[in-house]
Amino acid sequence: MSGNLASEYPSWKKLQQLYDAEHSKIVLKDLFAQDPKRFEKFSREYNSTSGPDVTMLVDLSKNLITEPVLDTLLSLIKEAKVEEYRDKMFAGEHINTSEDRAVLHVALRNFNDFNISESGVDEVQSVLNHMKEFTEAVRSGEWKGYTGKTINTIVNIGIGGSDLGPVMVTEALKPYSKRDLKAHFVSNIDGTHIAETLRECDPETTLFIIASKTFTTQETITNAETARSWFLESAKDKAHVAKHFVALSTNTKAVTAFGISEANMFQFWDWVGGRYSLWSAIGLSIALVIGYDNFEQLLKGAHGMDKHFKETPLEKNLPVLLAAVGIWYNDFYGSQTLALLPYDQYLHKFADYFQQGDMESNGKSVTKNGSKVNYQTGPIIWGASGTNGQHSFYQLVHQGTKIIPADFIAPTTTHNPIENSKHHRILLSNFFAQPEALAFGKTEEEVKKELGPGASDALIKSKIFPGNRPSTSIMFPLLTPATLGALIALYEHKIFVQGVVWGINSFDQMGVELGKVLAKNILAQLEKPSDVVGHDSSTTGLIHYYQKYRKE
Ligand SMILES: O=P(O)(O)OC[C@H]1O[C@](O)(CO)[C@@H](O)[C@@H]1O
Repeated sequence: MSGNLASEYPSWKKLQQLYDAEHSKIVLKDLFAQDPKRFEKFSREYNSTSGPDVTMLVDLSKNLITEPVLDTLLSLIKEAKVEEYRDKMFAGEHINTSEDRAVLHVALRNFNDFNISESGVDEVQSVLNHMKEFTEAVRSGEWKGYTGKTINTIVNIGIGGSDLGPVMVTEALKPYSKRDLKAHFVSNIDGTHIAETLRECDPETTLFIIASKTFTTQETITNAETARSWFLESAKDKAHVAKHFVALSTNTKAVTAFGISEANMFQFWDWVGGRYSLWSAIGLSIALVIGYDNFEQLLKGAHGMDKHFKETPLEKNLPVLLAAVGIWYNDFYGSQTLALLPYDQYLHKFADYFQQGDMESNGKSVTKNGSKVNYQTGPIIWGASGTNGQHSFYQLVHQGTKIIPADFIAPTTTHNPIENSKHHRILLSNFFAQPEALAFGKTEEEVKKELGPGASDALIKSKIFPGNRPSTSIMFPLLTPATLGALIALYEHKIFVQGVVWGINSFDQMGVELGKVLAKNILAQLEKPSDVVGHDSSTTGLIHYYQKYRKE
């Protein structure tokens, strides 16, 4: 994050030479045949050294790497001063230079371990205490709605980081949830989202959580106002809003102007980036659903990974290793994407979550110094859970023309061992088989043997799997709150390491602004065709079409 161009580091040049000279010789089938210890060499086991016990296995051996490649990637990470920038982040230095802010999501899950001095850090525990007290009051039924009924439904209204984290985590930790507390998440400005949600809510028993760091986001404020009007249609008296609306925000003024009292506001700070905010007050819906103690386990699991990231040498440091192989594919193999493929239905929102986490962080093309990069930065993140993806896009991953690095993620044990764990054994057999098929493929000889004499050449060719397609496999015993915390933190820090190497600012999001400004301008012109000015003919034509056919 120095702002240097990555391509100017000596190791970058060495990696390019290695790629040019070696990549055609990096053949997984041969590498595994030549080295019976390849798995031992390229896999790492994580065991937390603080907080709850978390263990995780990260197997990098099915990646297109050799020891010289990995060593050079680690040298690149050293040259980019990742360790120095990591320490700056943990010390609260303002490494988000464009916004002059510290980047301290790690302080939200620190529990007084690392010494971090930045204004607001000393308030973290009191907000957690507030969250604990509130969640316990709601979950126990002590918190009553305006007619004296207990709350049985919560609606989190937020978007981006104020939505995706709570959605992903509440889904992932469903086994720990209070099943009689229904949770909805409304994000989209499309009125359908709030309308369909409100149809399932009773104003007497619903709690709205307005989650917005800035409390100015158009979607969230519009949805919150609609929810408030809907609520007041029944409750009538504005005084009742206090029992049914709480806010999670850094903007006290806007929250109170909305009509939510400061007592019902859960604060956080400008050093919490939206896409890193689930650990903050933004996690209130998570704490309500899984209970405060489980929420704390999530934070502690993440802290264990923070400690690992901060204190482990590069060659054993999991976020660093994931970042290293990602750079190798992204910048030397020319891969455009990274697929996140959890073999756990509870993680079905994991890829959605890291779409924002990774793409909003590292989707940049100028360095912190303002130089245009001459290499690829953040990958396109996508994916699906379990075997669903196999019946959808895996065809392209196995036999298409692109190299698609993929992370396979699975628990050894399921929360739902139904049919004597038969489902889980089938699921995991697929989890083991897919990376194997990707890596080793199927040769023409094998296909011929399988088809027997008389098979046409075209049929034979269509059944060949080229193999040598890379993947990383991540396993852990069970998807517990602490394990999930560690897993999320692992990817957060991977993103950090890559951002530092690429010299970009992973913590601003200037790219989301232009569209917002244009939409505001267009909104004021939608009334009549003569108002539509200042656009290209396509945009004008589209708006005119809307004006001709709309029915309101
Ligand atoms: O929490 P807020 O301020 O409503 O912002 C929501 C989201 O909007 C963004 O600023 C842009 O999409 C995200 O970074 C953020 O998570």
